[in-house]
Amino acid sequence: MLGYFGPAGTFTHQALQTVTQDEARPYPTVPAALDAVRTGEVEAALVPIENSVEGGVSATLDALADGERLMIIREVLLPVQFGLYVRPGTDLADVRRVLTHPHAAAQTRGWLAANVPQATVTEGGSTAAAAAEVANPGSQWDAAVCAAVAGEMYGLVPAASGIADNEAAVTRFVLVGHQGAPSERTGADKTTLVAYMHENRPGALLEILQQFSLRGVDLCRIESRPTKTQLGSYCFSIDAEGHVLDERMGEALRGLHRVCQDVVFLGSYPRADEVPAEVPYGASDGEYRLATDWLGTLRATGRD
Ligand SMILES: O=C(O)C(=O)C[C@]1(C(=O)O)C=C[C@@H](O)C=C1
Repeated sequence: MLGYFGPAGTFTHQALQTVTQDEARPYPTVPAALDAVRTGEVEAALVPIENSVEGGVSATLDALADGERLMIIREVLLPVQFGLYVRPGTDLADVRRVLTHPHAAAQTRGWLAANVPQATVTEGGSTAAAAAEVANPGSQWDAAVCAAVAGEMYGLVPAASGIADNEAAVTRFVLVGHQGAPSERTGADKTTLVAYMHENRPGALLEILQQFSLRGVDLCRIESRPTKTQLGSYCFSIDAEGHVLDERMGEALRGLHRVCQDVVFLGSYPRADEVPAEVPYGASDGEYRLATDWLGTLRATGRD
C-alpha cells in the first residue's frame, strides 16, 4: 500500500493517480506520510518537494534530511491550477476568510489581493483539507484555494477559476521508500542529497559546487536549509543530473565525502521528463574508465 499527503483531492493525490489507480492511504502532513514509511505502515509515500513558482517544500526537505534514512524512488510532475471554492450561495464579494496550503497561497497571492482585497488568507494543512473545512456549514472560513477536483469532491462551487498568478506552474512530487539499492539507471536520472559542511568558513559552498562542476555534473536544484543546531548553521539540499552509478557522479560524491562533514544520499531515480543527461567532453563513463586504466598501468609499470 502507498501513502500520500492528503486528504483525497490534494495535488499530491492527483499526482499519485497519474502513476497508480491502486488504493492508497492519505496522511494529513508530509512528516506523517514519511513516518508511515519509516514504521512500515505503507511501502512508500508520495509527497510534494518543489514548485516551479514557490521553490522547495521545506516540510519535505527537512523530513527527508532528518530521522531514519529514506530514499526517493521516482519523481512525478503535475501542472497545478487553482480555483477559489465556496459553499453554494456564497458570492465573491462575501468572501472574507480564505483557507489554503502555504504554497497555494503563495501562488495565488496577486489574484487574491486584486480580486478579494477584503479577505484575509490563512495558511495550513493542504488545499484539499481546506476545501473539506470550508464545506462544513458552520465553518469560520468562506473559501478555499484548491484544485477543481478538491472543490467538487467536497461539494463546493467555484467563485472563480484559473486564479494562479502563473498559469504555467508545475509541482514536482517524489515517491519515497525505504533505504535500499537505488532505482535502475536509465540515462535520464537525478540524484538527491544533502551536504553538511564541516564549519562555516569562506569558500565552503564553492568547494561543494566545485565537486560537481569539475566532473561535468549539472545541478537542477540547490537550497540552503537550517541544520537547526544554531542560528546561521546551514546544510545544502541538492538535486544533481545523473545517477550514482555514473562515473562522474561517483567521483563528485567521493569529492563531497572528502570535503563535507556529512553527505546524506537520498536516491538516484529516473527523471519524470525523461530528458537524458548532457555529458560534457571528457566526463563519460568510457572516458573515466580509460583514465582509471591509464593510471593503473602507470602506477604498476611506470609506462603511460
Ligand atoms: O495541498 C496540496 O494539495 C498539495 O498537494 C501540496 C502542494 C505543495 O506543497 O506545493 C502541492 C501543489 C501546489 O503547489 C500546492 C500545494
